Parts: sequence; structure tokens; C-alpha cells
Amino acid sequence: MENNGDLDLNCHATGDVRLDTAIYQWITWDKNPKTRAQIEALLLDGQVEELRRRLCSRMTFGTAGLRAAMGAGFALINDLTIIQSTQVNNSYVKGIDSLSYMTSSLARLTAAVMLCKDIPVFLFSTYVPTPFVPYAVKRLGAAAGVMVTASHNPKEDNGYKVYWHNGAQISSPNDKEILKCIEESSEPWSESWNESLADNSPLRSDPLREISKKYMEDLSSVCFHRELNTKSPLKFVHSSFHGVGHDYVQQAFRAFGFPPPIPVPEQKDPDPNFSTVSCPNPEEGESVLELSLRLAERENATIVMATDPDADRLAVAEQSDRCGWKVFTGNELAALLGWWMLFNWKETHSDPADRERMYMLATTVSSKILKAFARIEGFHFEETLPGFKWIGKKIHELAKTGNEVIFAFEESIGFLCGSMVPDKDGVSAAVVVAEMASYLYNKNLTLHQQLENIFEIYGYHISTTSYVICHDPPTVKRIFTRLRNFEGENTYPRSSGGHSIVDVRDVTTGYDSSQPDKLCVLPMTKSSQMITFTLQNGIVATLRTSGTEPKIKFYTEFCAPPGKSDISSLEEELKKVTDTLVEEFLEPDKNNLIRRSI
Ligand SMILES: O=P([O-])(O)O[C@H]1O[C@H](COP(=O)(O)O)[C@@H](O)[C@H](O)[C@H]1O
Ligand SMILES: [Mg+2]
Repeated sequence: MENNGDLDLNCHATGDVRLDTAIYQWITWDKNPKTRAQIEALLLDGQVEELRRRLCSRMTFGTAGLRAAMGAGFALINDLTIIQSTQVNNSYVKGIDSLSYMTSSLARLTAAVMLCKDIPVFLFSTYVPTPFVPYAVKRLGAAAGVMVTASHNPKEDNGYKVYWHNGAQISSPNDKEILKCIEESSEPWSESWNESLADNSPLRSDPLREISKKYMEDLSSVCFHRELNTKSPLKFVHSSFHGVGHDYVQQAFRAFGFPPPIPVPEQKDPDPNFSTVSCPNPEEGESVLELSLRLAERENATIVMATDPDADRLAVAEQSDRCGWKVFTGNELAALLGWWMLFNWKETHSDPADRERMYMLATTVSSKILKAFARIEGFHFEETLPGFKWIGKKIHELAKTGNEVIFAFEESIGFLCGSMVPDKDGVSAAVVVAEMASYLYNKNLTLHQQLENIFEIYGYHISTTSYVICHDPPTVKRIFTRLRNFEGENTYPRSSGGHSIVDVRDVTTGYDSSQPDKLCVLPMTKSSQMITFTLQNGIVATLRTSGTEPKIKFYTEFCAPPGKSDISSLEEELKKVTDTLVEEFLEPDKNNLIRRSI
């Protein structure tokens, strides 16, 4: 090490060559005084472990882009890591589309890295929803897109979602290639720091007006009953969860012929502190929807909608005389939206041959309700790994062979209605739900009643989704290693709570006991943990590590055959099985796992 500015690095060498190199690189490369000072302070303080944590590993592409806390270090989100990631993209692209959410400076830096190499950039001049980026990439013919957002992650975090020229989020193997390139050439170009290029460069343009206008026009592709919408007596409340959704959901309602929804005033504008919610994720349900539900009660609005902070996901609740508020799970909402998209599609596709080319998609941890639709209605259903990057990839594969995907979803309240973008879209989903609710209202039905009808026709699908928090990666590793060596080396558990396990699929290792060749059909993903158990009583349970937060998630479902079912006993049984499985397989107390509090 050598002298660098005021700090004599030789005096502070840690003796760990890899760490010393990383410290040297950081201090020489980082031109942001705040983050450079953070590393210098840790060095002066002798905080070797913390330095190692921040500097000796890199962020990887998770379920949706790079995501980490903001702060100094190669493992965190900051100016230098954003520049490095963008420089690499630079070698792939000829034009980029970029925008900011909460952190305009990082989006401007992203643009600057492209502009300094004379690559034209479309940089939105204000906050837009995440789905606008894939939409703009396709419409503008851009080579790639970047969205700077941490979506629903805690306020300390940030994220960087990357889209390919086809509008789908990058997935394997491109994401791995990009990371490899970052490793190989990580030194920032000096011009990359010239953020002012985002203001001055003649190659930068603002696509906001054009894209907003076209997006709202294109929404007509999923608007089936505009006339009815204009007369709808239903009132809607919308929360933007301190994110970007407000203006766009308002416009989308107008585009569909509705008056704009009543906004939750405290949550309507971007606020990086998410000051009125305990957690900025509408997926958490009633506890985080408090302000919306109370406003709806005062306003006599029967439906509440909440987009997540970057407006690519949507929560919905409905008030009924019988049972107060029903907050739909992502799986229930998907049953409704999938039915609705099919119902309208059938109006214009009466030729049975059309069904040969029609698909619906869901991730493997989501409900199999669409599979039941497909079986009974004669179209196709396919599943992917979790994350819309996999759904986007599948949409393109299917399109190449002349097929059409009319609906796709994830249980985590991510929905895609129609084919405007190959990514989840909370804005279009909100207005499609509003139209469906209005149509049903006209038939004297609530969303909840229609959900019951759907379950009777296609079979009740009862599911639970939850998680435990674990901040210690070695513990997570130990838990999954135990499951893979449960009753001796390379053996999985054979029962849970007295129920036999008939099949095991381990996506991390590529094993599937149900396949003749014992190989998993979904792509093997070594970098994350995911094991699925099929129990003899028909319940399917998956345990997996989150790719965006320090969580182990668990998903269970029971699919009943068409017809009436005793729902409360099914629900009770599912809860019992889920609780036991979590206790036996994750051992939350022994492993100091933090249980979900809300
Ligand atoms: O944490 P994980 O890996 O389970 O991922 C979670 O968030 C992802 C990204 O959502 P967003 O783009 O809104 O951040 C979702 O695709 C995924 O279904 C959800 O489980
Ligand atoms: Mg989101």
C-alpha cells in the first residue's frame, strides 16, 4: 500500500492482501467524499471485519436487480458501484433509458457513464413507475434500461434494476456475464463522475411526455368495458405508499373512463423515509393499509388499492357488509385477474385453435390456480423460477414461436395483464381491477363473491405465504444443509408433522425426485436456496431464501378439486401443516430467526 492523499495506507495495512487491495482501490477510485470518508474512518478505527464485509464481496443480481443498503463498499449501493455496474452495461448497449426514484443522483450518474462514451440516453425528468422503463425500452428501441429503486425494501436500501432491449429484466446467463465483467474491469473512468452531463449533454433527452402519453393510450389494450366504467358508482381509494404511483394511477383511471381514485394524502408523494408506514410493502396486508382503509370508510369507498413504492406491484382490499375488509392475497387477486383476462379474451377468440397458442404464467412459489384454469379451459400454463425476470424471459421465448401470454403473476402481488410490458405492472393492474370490480358490481357481485365462484368452478386453492428474518448467512446455509442431510448424507426429510413427504425438488442442486431422470426441470440456481416438499395429503410447501431481503420465505398450498369444499377445515389443516413444517425444518428458536411481527 502507499500514501494516498492524507491517509498513509502503509501505516494502516491489515495484513490481508485481498482486503488491503480492496481498501486501496476504494480510496483511490471513490470520488464521493462521504463514502470515501466512511471507509477511511473504518480503517483508522481498525474495523477489519466491517471493512471485509463491505469490500471483499460484491452485490449479485437477485430476484429483481442489485439490491443492498446504501453506503461505502463494493457490497453496497453507492456512486462507485453504480458507475461500475453501468460501465459494464456500456459495453453492451447503444442507447439507454434510465430514471430515478428517490435517488436522482444515482440515476444521473448512470446516465453520465453512458453519455461520457457518446451513448444517447433517455433520462426521465421526474419519478416514474418501474414498468415505464421496460415500456420505454421497447417503444424507444433502446438497447437497455435501468431503474434506480429499492422498491419495497427498507429506507436504508437502494437497488438497480436492469432491462434488456426486449424489455425483460436481465436474467441468467447475462447477469452472471455482467458480474464477471465488473470483476475484470472495475476501475471507474474519470469521465464517469461527470454527473453534469445528465443536464448538459446534447445526447440526453427526456422521454417523459411521450412515454406517459403512449402508455396511457396503450392501456386501451386491457380496457374492455369503458362505457360501463364511465357510469360506475364504485368509489376507489389509492395509496402510493410514499412512492411514485400517484400521478400515473390517476391518469390510468381517467384513461379507462373512471374518475381518478381518492388518494391517501399522507402517502401520495415520494418520501424516502416512508414516514407513515411501519414497512413500505403493501404485501404485508391490513397492518400497513391502515390509513387507506380508514379513509375509504370515511369516503364510503368500497375498494382500496395500494401500489408498492415503485408501482410495479398492487394490493387490493374490499369492504363487505358481512365481514369488514377483505384484503386479498396475491394468489387470490391472481385468481380474479386471471379469470377476468380469460373471460374477456374469450369474447374475441371463439376459435378453439386460438387456445393452442394462449398461455398464462406464474412463478413456482405462486398458486396453481392458473394451472386449473388451463386444464379446464384448454389453454397452456407454465411456471418459472421466482421473479419477473424469469417470466419476462419466458414471454419472449413463447412469443418467438407465435404464442401469446395474456396474464402472468407472482404471489407477492406482482401482476401482468396483457402484453404492454414483459414485467409486473401495478399501474395497469390497478385500473384492470377497478374495471373488473365495476363490471361485477353491475352483475350484483363483489370481488370476494366472484372469487368464491371461481374456486367452485376450478377448485379451491388455499395458500399461505410468510417468512422469518435471518441476518446471518451461515445460519441460513446450516439450515438448508441440514435439510439436505436430514437422516444421513444426501437425504431429505421423509415426513413432516406425521405426513409423509412423497416428493422433493431442490432447485439449488437441480434434483427432483418426481422426474424420471431425477433432474429439476426449472433452471438450477446455485446462488439461492429453494427446496419444495410435496406431502402425501396434497399440500405443497416451498422454503426459499429471498433475493432482495434477509429472509427465509415459506409458501404452502392445497389445491382441491372443482366443487364445494369445507374451506375452514382446509384452512385449519394448511395452517397446522405449515406451522409444523416451519418449526421442524427451520427451527426458528434454536436458530434465532426473527418471526414476522405484523
Ligand atoms: O425477496 P424475494 O426474492 O422473495 O423477492 C420479492 O420481491 C421481488 C421483486 O419485487 P420488486 O421488484 O417489487 O422489488 C418479487 O419479484 C418476488 O416475487 C418477491 O418475492
Ligand atoms: Mg416494486
